[in-house]
Amino acid sequence: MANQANLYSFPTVDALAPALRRYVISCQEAGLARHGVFKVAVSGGSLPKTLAQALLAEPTSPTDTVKWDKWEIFFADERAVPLDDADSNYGLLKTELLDKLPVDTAPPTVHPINTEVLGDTQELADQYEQTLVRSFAGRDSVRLPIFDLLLLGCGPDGHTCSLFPGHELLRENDAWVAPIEDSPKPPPRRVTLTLPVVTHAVRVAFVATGGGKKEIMKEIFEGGKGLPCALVNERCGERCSWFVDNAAVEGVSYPRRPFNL
Ligand SMILES: O=C1O[C@H](COP(=O)(O)O)[C@@H](O)[C@H](O)[C@H]1O
Repeated sequence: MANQANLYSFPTVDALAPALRRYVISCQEAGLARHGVFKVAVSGGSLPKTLAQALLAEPTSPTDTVKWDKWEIFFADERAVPLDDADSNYGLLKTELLDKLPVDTAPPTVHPINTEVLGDTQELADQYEQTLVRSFAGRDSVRLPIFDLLLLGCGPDGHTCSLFPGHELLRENDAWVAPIEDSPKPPPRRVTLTLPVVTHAVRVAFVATGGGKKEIMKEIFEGGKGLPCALVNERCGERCSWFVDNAAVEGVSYPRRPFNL
């Protein structure tokens, strides 16, 4: 099991959430120790709800603290829609999590896409890449941005971010952020972090829950077949951790790790 992705399975989402919280806080503390901020990118889909359950819970000890004002939040992928559109990943995170922070919370810094250029996905991606360049100290000095943590979902087809199985974007080696006009899952027009950026992060965590994921989880963990989620596993090894409920990995032959943070 040396240098393989960690698979942490829990009986229910209620049991998963406190573990995810401990994991995120440990990544936060590592990021703060390294550079005084916590740079994290998040997905849309089912992730924000579970993340909110984890992060909005009452602290259980003095060290169990989400230091929101130190967070810089980016989007692992985003749909080319207004921020208040039902398809917006920013809008989802806002509704599920950001709007529910206690009123006296010093807020995180959040980096949405520039909706003034929604009509041009290349420009949308380029501008989001420039947002990363500014935050990560300039493209000339940094080959790739290094996120402290990526919090990702896994689609029922094995996609993650807006990187879809068999899509040419999986071969993108230069851009940090890329446009996609033909996403097989609606809406078709999106921007996404590219695979080299995803797999360069200090830590990558997937959250996948529910029986609807078990067929694709079998493919990812037993075969891979070049599926985007499997590529992340292969390239990140033990830097990658999966937080799943038992329903999502029923019948999957892959060793579960005990979660003991
Ligand atoms: O379209 C997307 O789907 C994936 C997976 O969503 P889920 O609902 O199956 O968890 C998500 O991670 C991505 O951010 C989103 O744009």
